[in-house]
Amino acid sequence: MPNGHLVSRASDYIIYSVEAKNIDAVVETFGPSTKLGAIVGGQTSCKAPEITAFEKHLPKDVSIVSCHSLHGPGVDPRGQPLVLIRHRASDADFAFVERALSCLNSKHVYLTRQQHDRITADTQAVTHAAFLSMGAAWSANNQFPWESPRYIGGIENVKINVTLRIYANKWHVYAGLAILNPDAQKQIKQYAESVTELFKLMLAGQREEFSNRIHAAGKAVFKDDRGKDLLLRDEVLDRFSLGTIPEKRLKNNHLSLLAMVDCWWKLGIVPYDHMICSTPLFRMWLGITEYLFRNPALLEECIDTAITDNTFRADDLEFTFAARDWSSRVSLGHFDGYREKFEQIQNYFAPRFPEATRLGNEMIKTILEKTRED
Ligand SMILES: O=C(O)C(=O)C[C@]1(C(=O)O)C=C[C@@H](O)C=C1
Repeated sequence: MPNGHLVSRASDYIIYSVEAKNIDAVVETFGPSTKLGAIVGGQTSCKAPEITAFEKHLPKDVSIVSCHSLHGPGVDPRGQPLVLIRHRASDADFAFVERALSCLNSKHVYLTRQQHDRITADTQAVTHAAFLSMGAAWSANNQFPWESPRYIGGIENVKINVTLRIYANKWHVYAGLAILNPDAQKQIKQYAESVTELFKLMLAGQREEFSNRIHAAGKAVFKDDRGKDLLLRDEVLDRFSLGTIPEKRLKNNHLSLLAMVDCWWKLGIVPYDHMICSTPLFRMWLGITEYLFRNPALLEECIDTAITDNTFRADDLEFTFAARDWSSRVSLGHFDGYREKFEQIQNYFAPRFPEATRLGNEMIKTILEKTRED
């Protein structure tokens, strides 16, 4: 078709696959040409701007049913959550959308747009903030983490593969859901605060306060009955390394993971409550934090390393700067500022994207198959 007007006039079901920041302008242009009685939806990760644009620009006789597949390209959609938002539709129109999307064989999850945005802020936005900060810190230190024995094997592989997976994508996927979702800003800010406060305690060598805070956070998030079976295991994760596994694993204080649990605790978020809407990245992120917090010896080693081992300070300093910088760029709401930082780091890591994406897809597939069996 030469343009969107002709598509809109001829179609019974239209899905706008448009960046969140442009959705209003695009629906304003083509929405009025929608066929009488058609069904319209969108696929963005943040529903507030999308539904607002539909309400504003679509004719009143048009049904609105939006959707959101909670995974990226390269993931098998079978069994993955697919959120359906019945905003304005008859039973027959909604049934039509469900039938059309049933070819994906995903698990349909029914939410309002508000529920959707709240949950995705908890699951996606803060997860991305952590991995984006890791990439920013490695690049600021002029480091390729797979070349350092410190970042190889086990949960370090997840950090690297997921970070590279995110930076290999388009910046607007992450910018849109962080900047346009008001709940997301609050959580990214808390994550940056948790990182900063923990880092200050580490610098001051305040072992008791640091340790008490980590244990209190861990207790709140990983209550006895939750996550009994570790989602992830070393043997599985070791297979997905971009570098050679060293004979003796080097200790890491895992500031990024400690801060995540601290952030969930401060915000009263129980990540397990959101499994129904979890993305592969969120499951891996929760998987590695759970791995750390459900292993008392490893957690103690991590606390000890945080207080006594100075060799990590440069990495942790850059990580703290990075978490704060991402948070302020999101709070300022400037897409250009977000894009500039994202693309600069993207260029730095770009030569390794093909291999990292292949490994990342394999890793996700293996882990998803494993968690499905369980
Ligand atoms: O790469 C993946 O598999 C993802 O999970 C991608 C991801 C995410 O990063 O959370 C990105 C955007 C979509 O809204 C859903 C999922």
